Amino acid sequence: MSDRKGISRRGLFGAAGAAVATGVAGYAAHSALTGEESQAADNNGPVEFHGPHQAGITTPVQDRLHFAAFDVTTTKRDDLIALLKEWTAAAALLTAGRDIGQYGAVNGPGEAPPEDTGEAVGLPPARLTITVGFGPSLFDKRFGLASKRPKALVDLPHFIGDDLDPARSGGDIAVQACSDDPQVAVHAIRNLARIGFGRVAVRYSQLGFGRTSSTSRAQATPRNLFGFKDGTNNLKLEEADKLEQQLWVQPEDGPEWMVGGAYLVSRRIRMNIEIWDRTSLGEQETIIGRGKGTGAPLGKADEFDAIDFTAKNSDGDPRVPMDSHVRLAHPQFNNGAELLRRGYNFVDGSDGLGRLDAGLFFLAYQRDPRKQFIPVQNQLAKSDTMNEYIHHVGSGIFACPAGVTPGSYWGEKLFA
Ligand SMILES: C=CC1=C(C)c2cc3[nH]c(cc4nc(cc5[nH]c(cc1n2)c(C)c5CCC(=O)O)C(CCC(=O)O)=C4C)c(C)c3C=C
Ligand SMILES: [Fe+2]
Repeated sequence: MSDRKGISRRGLFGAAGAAVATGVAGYAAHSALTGEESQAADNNGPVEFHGPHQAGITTPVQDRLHFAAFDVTTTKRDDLIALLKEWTAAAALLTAGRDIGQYGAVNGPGEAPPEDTGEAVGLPPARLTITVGFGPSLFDKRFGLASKRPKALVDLPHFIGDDLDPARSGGDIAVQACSDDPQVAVHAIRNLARIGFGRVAVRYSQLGFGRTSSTSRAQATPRNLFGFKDGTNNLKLEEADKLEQQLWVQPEDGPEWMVGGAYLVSRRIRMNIEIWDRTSLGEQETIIGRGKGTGAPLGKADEFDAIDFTAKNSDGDPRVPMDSHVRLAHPQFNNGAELLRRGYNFVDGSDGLGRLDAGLFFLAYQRDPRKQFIPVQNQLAKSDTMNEYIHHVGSGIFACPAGVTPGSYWGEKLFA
Protein backbone atom coordinates (compact mmCIF):
# COMPACT_ATOMS: atom_id res chain seq x y z
CA MET A 1 0.00 0.00 0.00
CA SER A 2 2.75 2.41 0.85
CA ASP A 3 4.88 1.50 -2.16
CA ARG A 4 5.68 4.75 -3.86
CA LYS A 5 4.44 3.79 -7.28
CA GLY A 6 2.63 6.48 -9.19
CA ILE A 7 3.89 8.73 -11.91
CA SER A 8 6.84 11.05 -11.44
CA ARG A 9 5.52 14.55 -12.12
CA ARG A 10 8.80 15.66 -13.61
CA GLY A 11 9.30 12.50 -15.69
CA LEU A 12 5.73 12.49 -16.94
CA PHE A 13 6.48 13.36 -20.51
CA GLY A 14 9.54 11.13 -20.85
CA ALA A 15 9.75 7.36 -21.11
CA ALA A 16 7.36 6.66 -18.27
CA GLY A 17 8.96 3.62 -16.62
CA ALA A 18 12.51 4.92 -16.62
CA ALA A 19 11.38 8.32 -15.48
CA VAL A 20 9.51 6.84 -12.51
CA ALA A 21 12.50 4.75 -11.46
CA THR A 22 14.88 7.67 -11.73
CA GLY A 23 12.49 9.95 -9.91
CA VAL A 24 12.10 7.59 -6.95
CA ALA A 25 15.82 6.90 -6.68
CA GLY A 26 16.64 10.58 -6.96
CA TYR A 27 14.25 11.67 -4.25
CA ALA A 28 15.03 8.74 -1.97
CA ALA A 29 18.75 9.43 -2.17
CA HIS A 30 18.12 13.09 -1.48
CA SER A 31 16.07 12.50 1.64
CA ALA A 32 18.50 9.88 2.91
CA LEU A 33 21.28 12.43 2.77
CA THR A 34 19.45 15.22 4.51
CA GLY A 35 17.90 15.63 7.93
CA GLU A 36 14.90 17.80 8.73
CA GLU A 37 17.12 20.81 9.23
CA SER A 38 18.74 20.73 5.82
CA GLN A 39 15.36 19.99 4.24
CA ALA A 40 14.58 23.56 5.25
CA ALA A 41 17.24 24.76 2.86
CA ASP A 42 15.86 22.95 -0.19
CA ASN A 43 12.44 24.36 -0.95
CA ASN A 44 11.91 21.99 -3.86
CA GLY A 45 12.79 18.65 -2.33
CA PRO A 46 10.63 16.09 -0.57
CA VAL A 47 10.05 15.66 3.16
CA GLU A 48 10.06 12.02 4.28
CA PHE A 49 6.46 10.89 4.78
CA HIS A 50 7.10 7.87 7.01
CA GLY A 51 8.56 8.10 10.49
CA PRO A 52 7.85 7.92 14.22
CA HIS A 53 5.95 11.23 14.14
CA GLN A 54 3.81 12.73 11.39
CA ALA A 55 5.64 15.16 9.15
CA GLY A 56 4.28 18.71 9.15
CA ILE A 57 4.58 19.26 12.89
CA THR A 58 8.24 19.91 13.65
CA THR A 59 9.12 20.10 9.94
CA PRO A 60 10.61 23.57 9.33
CA VAL A 61 7.50 25.54 8.48
CA GLN A 62 6.79 25.80 4.77
CA ASP A 63 5.56 29.03 3.17
CA ARG A 64 2.03 27.94 2.27
CA LEU A 65 -0.91 26.17 3.84
CA HIS A 66 -4.06 24.50 2.64
CA PHE A 67 -5.98 23.23 5.64
CA ALA A 68 -9.26 21.33 5.33
CA ALA A 69 -11.68 19.98 7.91
CA PHE A 70 -13.85 17.13 6.69
CA ASP A 71 -17.17 15.72 7.89
CA VAL A 72 -17.43 11.97 7.47
CA THR A 73 -20.60 11.31 5.48
CA THR A 74 -20.52 7.53 5.38
CA THR A 75 -21.85 5.75 8.44
CA LYS A 76 -19.88 2.59 7.73
CA ARG A 77 -16.73 1.98 9.76
CA ASP A 78 -15.23 -0.14 6.96
CA ASP A 79 -15.70 2.71 4.47
CA LEU A 80 -13.85 5.04 6.80
CA ILE A 81 -10.98 2.58 7.25
CA ALA A 82 -10.78 2.07 3.47
CA LEU A 83 -10.65 5.83 2.97
CA LEU A 84 -7.83 6.27 5.50
CA LYS A 85 -5.87 3.54 3.70
CA GLU A 86 -6.41 5.21 0.34
CA TRP A 87 -5.51 8.62 1.75
CA THR A 88 -2.31 7.30 3.31
CA ALA A 89 -1.19 5.70 0.05
CA ALA A 90 -2.01 8.87 -1.87
CA ALA A 91 -0.20 11.07 0.67
CA ALA A 92 2.96 8.97 0.36
CA LEU A 93 2.92 9.60 -3.40
CA LEU A 94 1.97 13.28 -3.23
CA THR A 95 4.68 14.12 -0.70
CA ALA A 96 7.24 12.37 -2.91
CA GLY A 97 6.18 14.63 -5.77
CA ARG A 98 4.33 11.96 -7.68
CA ASP A 99 0.95 11.79 -9.37
CA ILE A 100 -1.55 9.60 -7.59
CA GLY A 101 -2.95 6.39 -9.01
CA GLN A 102 -1.54 3.95 -11.48
CA TYR A 103 -1.79 6.26 -14.47
CA GLY A 104 -1.67 9.68 -12.88
CA ALA A 105 -2.91 12.80 -14.58
CA VAL A 106 -2.47 12.13 -18.29
CA ASN A 107 -1.52 8.50 -18.95
CA GLY A 108 -4.88 6.89 -18.27
CA PRO A 109 -7.59 5.82 -20.70
CA GLY A 110 -9.28 8.66 -22.55
CA GLU A 111 -12.75 7.44 -21.55
CA ALA A 112 -12.27 7.90 -17.78
CA PRO A 113 -11.59 10.94 -15.61
CA PRO A 114 -7.86 11.13 -14.83
CA GLU A 115 -6.77 9.63 -11.50
CA ASP A 116 -4.81 12.78 -10.65
CA THR A 117 -6.23 16.25 -11.25
CA GLY A 118 -2.99 17.37 -12.92
CA GLU A 119 -2.30 20.90 -11.72
CA ALA A 120 0.95 19.81 -10.07
CA VAL A 121 2.37 18.18 -13.22
CA GLY A 122 5.92 19.46 -13.68
CA LEU A 123 6.14 20.82 -10.14
CA PRO A 124 8.65 19.47 -7.60
CA PRO A 125 7.55 18.02 -4.21
CA ALA A 126 8.15 21.52 -2.75
CA ARG A 127 8.49 20.09 0.80
CA LEU A 128 4.83 19.04 0.86
CA THR A 129 3.72 17.54 4.16
CA ILE A 130 0.25 16.15 4.85
CA THR A 131 -0.75 15.83 8.49
CA VAL A 132 -3.97 14.26 9.73
CA GLY A 133 -5.95 14.69 12.95
CA PHE A 134 -9.22 13.34 14.33
CA GLY A 135 -11.80 15.67 15.89
CA PRO A 136 -13.97 14.92 18.97
CA SER A 137 -17.04 14.33 16.76
CA LEU A 138 -15.38 11.28 15.15
CA PHE A 139 -15.66 9.57 18.54
CA ASP A 140 -19.45 9.67 18.67
CA LYS A 141 -21.55 6.53 18.16
CA ARG A 142 -21.13 6.21 14.38
CA PHE A 143 -17.91 4.24 14.15
CA GLY A 144 -17.65 2.50 17.52
CA LEU A 145 -14.80 4.76 18.63
CA ALA A 146 -16.36 6.34 21.76
CA SER A 147 -14.21 4.29 24.16
CA LYS A 148 -11.07 5.27 22.23
CA ARG A 149 -11.51 9.04 22.65
CA PRO A 150 -8.45 10.47 24.41
CA LYS A 151 -9.21 12.37 27.63
CA ALA A 152 -7.05 15.21 26.34
CA LEU A 153 -9.27 15.57 23.25
CA VAL A 154 -11.70 17.80 25.11
CA ASP A 155 -14.31 20.04 23.54
CA LEU A 156 -12.71 23.47 23.80
CA PRO A 157 -14.53 25.70 26.31
CA HIS A 158 -16.06 29.03 25.34
CA PHE A 159 -13.39 31.72 25.76
CA ILE A 160 -14.25 35.35 26.49
CA GLY A 161 -14.75 37.18 23.19
CA ASP A 162 -15.22 34.04 21.09
CA ASP A 163 -17.39 34.75 18.05
CA LEU A 164 -17.21 31.34 16.44
CA ASP A 165 -18.89 30.46 13.18
CA PRO A 166 -20.00 26.80 13.36
CA ALA A 167 -19.42 26.50 9.61
CA ARG A 168 -15.73 27.33 10.18
CA SER A 169 -15.34 25.21 13.32
CA GLY A 170 -15.04 21.57 14.30
CA GLY A 171 -14.76 18.74 11.80
CA ASP A 172 -14.38 14.97 12.07
CA ILE A 173 -10.98 14.87 10.35
CA ALA A 174 -8.48 17.66 9.71
CA VAL A 175 -5.89 17.56 6.96
CA GLN A 176 -3.08 20.11 7.05
CA ALA A 177 -1.14 20.37 3.78
CA CYS A 178 1.94 22.61 3.89
CA SER A 179 4.31 23.30 1.02
CA ASP A 180 6.62 25.95 -0.32
CA ASP A 181 4.45 26.02 -3.47
CA PRO A 182 0.78 27.02 -3.04
CA GLN A 183 -0.30 24.96 -6.03
CA VAL A 184 1.25 21.81 -4.54
CA ALA A 185 -0.62 22.32 -1.26
CA VAL A 186 -3.92 22.98 -3.05
CA HIS A 187 -3.39 19.96 -5.31
CA ALA A 188 -2.92 17.72 -2.27
CA ILE A 189 -6.16 18.72 -0.54
CA ARG A 190 -8.11 18.70 -3.80
CA ASN A 191 -7.03 15.16 -4.61
CA LEU A 192 -7.70 13.86 -1.09
CA ALA A 193 -11.18 15.44 -1.21
CA ARG A 194 -11.74 13.83 -4.59
CA ILE A 195 -10.70 10.39 -3.32
CA GLY A 196 -13.07 10.90 -0.39
CA PHE A 197 -16.13 11.66 -2.54
CA GLY A 198 -19.18 9.85 -1.10
CA ARG A 199 -17.40 9.17 2.20
CA VAL A 200 -16.29 12.63 3.39
CA ALA A 201 -17.23 16.20 2.53
CA VAL A 202 -15.17 19.34 3.06
CA ARG A 203 -16.70 21.26 6.01
CA TYR A 204 -14.40 24.26 5.60
CA SER A 205 -10.95 24.96 4.28
CA GLN A 206 -8.37 27.67 4.74
CA LEU A 207 -5.51 28.88 2.57
CA GLY A 208 -2.56 30.51 4.31
CA PHE A 209 0.63 32.26 3.31
CA GLY A 210 3.75 33.73 4.90
CA ARG A 211 4.18 31.26 7.74
CA THR A 212 3.81 33.07 11.08
CA SER A 213 6.25 30.87 12.97
CA SER A 214 9.57 29.17 12.72
CA THR A 215 9.95 25.64 14.04
CA SER A 216 13.72 25.39 13.48
CA ARG A 217 16.65 27.53 14.55
CA ALA A 218 17.76 27.33 10.91
CA GLN A 219 14.76 29.46 9.87
CA ALA A 220 14.51 33.24 10.08
CA THR A 221 11.50 34.43 12.08
CA PRO A 222 8.73 35.59 9.73
CA ARG A 223 6.26 38.44 10.30
CA ASN A 224 2.52 38.34 10.84
CA LEU A 225 0.02 40.84 9.40
CA PHE A 226 0.55 43.19 12.36
CA GLY A 227 4.10 43.48 10.99
CA PHE A 228 5.73 41.82 14.01
CA LYS A 229 8.17 38.93 14.06
CA ASP A 230 6.14 35.89 15.11
CA GLY A 231 7.57 32.59 16.28
CA THR A 232 10.64 33.83 18.13
CA ASN A 233 9.87 32.05 21.37
CA ASN A 234 8.49 28.88 19.80
CA LEU A 235 9.29 25.21 20.35
CA LYS A 236 12.00 24.29 17.84
CA LEU A 237 12.81 20.90 16.35
CA GLU A 238 16.37 21.09 17.71
CA GLU A 239 15.04 20.99 21.31
CA ALA A 240 14.56 17.22 21.47
CA ASP A 241 14.04 16.97 25.26
CA LYS A 242 11.53 19.82 25.32
CA LEU A 243 9.58 18.25 22.47
CA GLU A 244 9.15 15.10 24.56
CA GLN A 245 7.95 17.20 27.52
CA GLN A 246 5.71 19.62 25.66
CA LEU A 247 4.76 18.17 22.28
CA TRP A 248 4.65 14.40 21.89
CA VAL A 249 2.11 12.26 23.74
CA GLN A 250 4.00 9.93 26.10
CA PRO A 251 3.15 6.32 27.06
CA GLU A 252 2.01 7.44 30.53
CA ASP A 253 -0.46 9.88 28.94
CA GLY A 254 -2.31 7.29 26.89
CA PRO A 255 -4.30 6.20 25.03
CA GLU A 256 -1.81 3.87 23.40
CA TRP A 257 -2.90 4.78 19.86
CA MET A 258 -1.91 8.43 20.48
CA VAL A 259 1.61 7.80 21.82
CA GLY A 260 4.06 9.69 19.60
CA GLY A 261 1.26 11.93 18.35
CA ALA A 262 0.18 15.43 19.38
CA TYR A 263 -2.97 17.52 19.71
CA LEU A 264 -3.66 20.31 17.26
CA VAL A 265 -5.70 23.40 18.10
CA SER A 266 -6.72 25.55 15.13
CA ARG A 267 -8.20 29.05 15.49
CA ARG A 268 -9.23 31.36 12.67
CA ILE A 269 -8.40 34.76 14.16
CA ARG A 270 -9.60 37.88 12.33
CA MET A 271 -7.24 40.82 12.73
CA ASN A 272 -8.66 44.36 12.52
CA ILE A 273 -5.72 45.53 10.53
CA GLU A 274 -7.28 48.86 9.50
CA ILE A 275 -7.54 49.85 13.18
CA TRP A 276 -4.11 48.43 13.98
CA ASP A 277 -2.63 50.51 11.16
CA ARG A 278 -3.90 53.69 12.88
CA THR A 279 -2.21 52.72 16.15
CA SER A 280 1.10 54.35 17.07
CA LEU A 281 4.30 52.35 16.88
CA GLY A 282 4.89 52.73 20.62
CA GLU A 283 1.40 51.43 21.41
CA GLN A 284 1.83 48.47 19.03
CA GLU A 285 5.10 47.52 20.73
CA THR A 286 3.54 47.85 24.18
CA ILE A 287 0.67 45.57 23.17
CA ILE A 288 3.00 42.84 21.93
CA GLY A 289 5.81 43.41 24.45
CA ARG A 290 8.53 43.35 21.79
CA GLY A 291 10.15 45.86 19.42
CA LYS A 292 8.67 45.92 15.92
CA GLY A 293 11.97 46.22 14.06
CA THR A 294 14.25 43.82 15.91
CA GLY A 295 11.66 41.60 17.55
CA ALA A 296 13.65 42.01 20.78
CA PRO A 297 11.81 42.06 24.12
CA LEU A 298 11.15 45.65 25.25
CA GLY A 299 14.29 46.95 26.95
CA LYS A 300 16.53 44.43 25.13
CA ALA A 301 18.54 44.67 21.92
CA ASP A 302 18.43 41.26 20.31
CA GLU A 303 15.46 39.17 19.17
CA PHE A 304 16.58 36.13 21.13
CA ASP A 305 17.48 37.95 24.37
CA ALA A 306 15.57 36.56 27.34
CA ILE A 307 12.57 38.65 28.42
CA ASP A 308 13.19 40.46 31.71
CA PHE A 309 9.77 40.64 33.36
CA THR A 310 11.19 42.43 36.43
CA ALA A 311 12.64 45.41 34.52
CA LYS A 312 10.92 48.77 35.17
CA ASN A 313 10.74 51.90 33.01
CA SER A 314 11.42 55.45 34.33
CA ASP A 315 7.84 55.65 35.70
CA GLY A 316 8.42 52.50 37.74
CA ASP A 317 6.02 50.47 35.55
CA PRO A 318 7.02 47.05 34.16
CA ARG A 319 9.05 47.49 30.95
CA VAL A 320 7.08 44.57 29.51
CA PRO A 321 3.51 45.53 30.51
CA MET A 322 1.38 43.21 32.65
CA ASP A 323 -1.26 42.98 29.91
CA SER A 324 1.19 42.58 27.00
CA HIS A 325 0.79 39.53 24.77
CA VAL A 326 4.19 37.97 25.40
CA ARG A 327 3.93 38.30 29.18
CA LEU A 328 0.48 36.68 29.32
CA ALA A 329 1.49 33.89 26.94
CA HIS A 330 4.92 33.19 28.44
CA PRO A 331 5.52 29.79 30.12
CA GLN A 332 6.65 31.59 33.30
CA PHE A 333 3.03 32.70 33.85
CA ASN A 334 1.40 29.52 32.53
CA ASN A 335 2.78 26.74 34.71
CA GLY A 336 5.61 26.14 32.24
CA ALA A 337 3.22 25.41 29.35
CA GLU A 338 4.58 25.88 25.82
CA LEU A 339 3.13 25.39 22.35
CA LEU A 340 4.54 24.51 18.96
CA ARG A 341 2.97 27.25 16.85
CA ARG A 342 2.91 26.91 13.04
CA GLY A 343 0.15 29.24 11.91
CA TYR A 344 -0.29 31.20 8.68
CA ASN A 345 -1.46 34.63 7.57
CA PHE A 346 -4.64 34.75 5.52
CA VAL A 347 -6.42 37.39 3.45
CA ASP A 348 -9.73 36.11 2.09
CA GLY A 349 -10.81 39.17 0.13
CA SER A 350 -12.84 41.85 1.89
CA ASP A 351 -15.90 41.72 4.11
CA GLY A 352 -18.16 44.13 2.20
CA LEU A 353 -17.64 46.83 4.84
CA GLY A 354 -14.38 48.12 3.41
CA ARG A 355 -12.25 45.88 5.62
CA LEU A 356 -9.95 43.08 4.57
CA ASP A 357 -11.04 39.66 5.80
CA ALA A 358 -7.53 39.12 7.09
CA GLY A 359 -5.88 37.48 10.06
CA LEU A 360 -3.94 34.61 11.46
CA PHE A 361 -4.91 30.98 11.01
CA PHE A 362 -3.42 29.91 14.31
CA LEU A 363 -2.22 26.31 14.49
CA ALA A 364 -0.63 24.98 17.68
CA TYR A 365 0.54 21.45 18.46
CA GLN A 366 0.94 20.21 22.01
CA ARG A 367 0.97 17.21 24.33
CA ASP A 368 -2.18 18.11 26.29
CA PRO A 369 -4.49 21.04 25.44
CA ARG A 370 -5.96 20.95 28.97
CA LYS A 371 -2.59 22.06 30.31
CA GLN A 372 -1.38 24.12 27.36
CA PHE A 373 -3.69 25.88 24.88
CA ILE A 374 -6.71 26.18 27.19
CA PRO A 375 -5.07 27.90 30.18
CA VAL A 376 -2.95 30.13 27.93
CA GLN A 377 -5.95 31.19 25.85
CA ASN A 378 -8.06 31.74 28.99
CA GLN A 379 -5.44 34.14 30.24
CA LEU A 380 -5.10 35.91 26.88
CA ALA A 381 -8.89 36.15 26.44
CA LYS A 382 -9.25 37.85 29.83
CA SER A 383 -6.43 40.37 29.78
CA ASP A 384 -4.53 40.68 26.48
CA THR A 385 -4.70 44.27 25.15
CA MET A 386 -4.36 42.74 21.68
CA ASN A 387 -8.02 41.65 22.03
CA GLU A 388 -9.11 45.11 20.88
CA TYR A 389 -7.62 44.25 17.49
CA ILE A 390 -8.51 40.57 17.02
CA HIS A 391 -11.42 38.19 17.32
CA HIS A 392 -11.61 34.43 17.12
CA VAL A 393 -14.11 33.31 14.46
CA GLY A 394 -13.25 29.64 13.91
CA SER A 395 -11.99 26.82 16.09
CA GLY A 396 -10.97 23.17 15.98
CA ILE A 397 -9.23 20.57 18.07
CA PHE A 398 -7.79 17.36 16.65
CA ALA A 399 -5.88 14.29 17.86
CA CYS A 400 -3.02 13.72 15.44
CA PRO A 401 -1.69 10.18 15.82
CA ALA A 402 1.97 9.16 15.55
CA GLY A 403 3.60 8.80 12.16
CA VAL A 404 2.97 5.93 9.77
CA THR A 405 5.46 3.22 8.96
CA PRO A 406 5.56 1.67 5.49
CA GLY A 407 2.60 -0.69 5.18
CA SER A 408 0.50 0.97 7.87
CA TYR A 409 -2.12 3.70 7.53
CA TRP A 410 -3.26 6.84 9.36
CA GLY A 411 -5.19 5.77 12.46
CA GLU A 412 -4.46 2.03 12.11
CA LYS A 413 -3.98 1.65 15.88
CA LEU A 414 -7.18 3.59 16.56
CA PHE A 415 -9.21 1.07 14.57
CA ALA A 416 -7.31 -2.02 15.82
C1 LIG B 1 -3.38 30.70 22.96
C2 LIG B 1 -2.27 30.91 22.33
C3 LIG B 1 -1.98 32.05 21.44
C4 LIG B 1 -2.79 32.74 20.56
C5 LIG B 1 -4.25 32.50 20.28
C6 LIG B 1 -1.99 33.76 19.97
C7 LIG B 1 -2.44 34.69 19.01
C8 LIG B 1 -1.66 35.66 18.40
N1 LIG B 1 -0.32 35.91 18.60
C9 LIG B 1 0.11 36.96 17.82
C10 LIG B 1 1.39 37.52 17.77
C11 LIG B 1 2.49 37.15 18.55
N2 LIG B 1 2.53 36.14 19.47
C12 LIG B 1 3.78 36.10 20.07
C13 LIG B 1 4.20 35.20 21.04
C14 LIG B 1 3.42 34.17 21.58
N3 LIG B 1 2.09 33.90 21.34
C15 LIG B 1 1.70 32.78 22.04
C16 LIG B 1 0.44 32.21 22.08
C17 LIG B 1 -0.67 32.65 21.36
N4 LIG B 1 -0.74 33.65 20.45
C18 LIG B 1 2.85 32.32 22.74
C19 LIG B 1 2.87 31.08 23.62
C20 LIG B 1 3.89 33.17 22.47
C21 LIG B 1 5.32 33.11 23.03
C22 LIG B 1 5.39 33.85 24.32
C23 LIG B 1 6.77 33.75 24.93
O1 LIG B 1 7.11 32.69 25.47
O2 LIG B 1 7.51 34.73 24.88
C24 LIG B 1 4.59 37.12 19.48
C25 LIG B 1 6.03 37.46 19.85
C26 LIG B 1 7.06 36.67 19.11
C27 LIG B 1 7.14 35.22 19.50
O3 LIG B 1 7.74 34.85 20.49
O4 LIG B 1 6.58 34.42 18.74
C28 LIG B 1 3.79 37.79 18.54
C29 LIG B 1 4.19 38.95 17.66
C30 LIG B 1 -1.03 37.37 17.07
C31 LIG B 1 -0.99 38.50 16.05
C32 LIG B 1 -2.09 36.58 17.42
C33 LIG B 1 -3.48 36.58 16.92
C34 LIG B 1 -3.88 37.13 15.82
FE1 LIG C 1 0.86 34.99 20.07
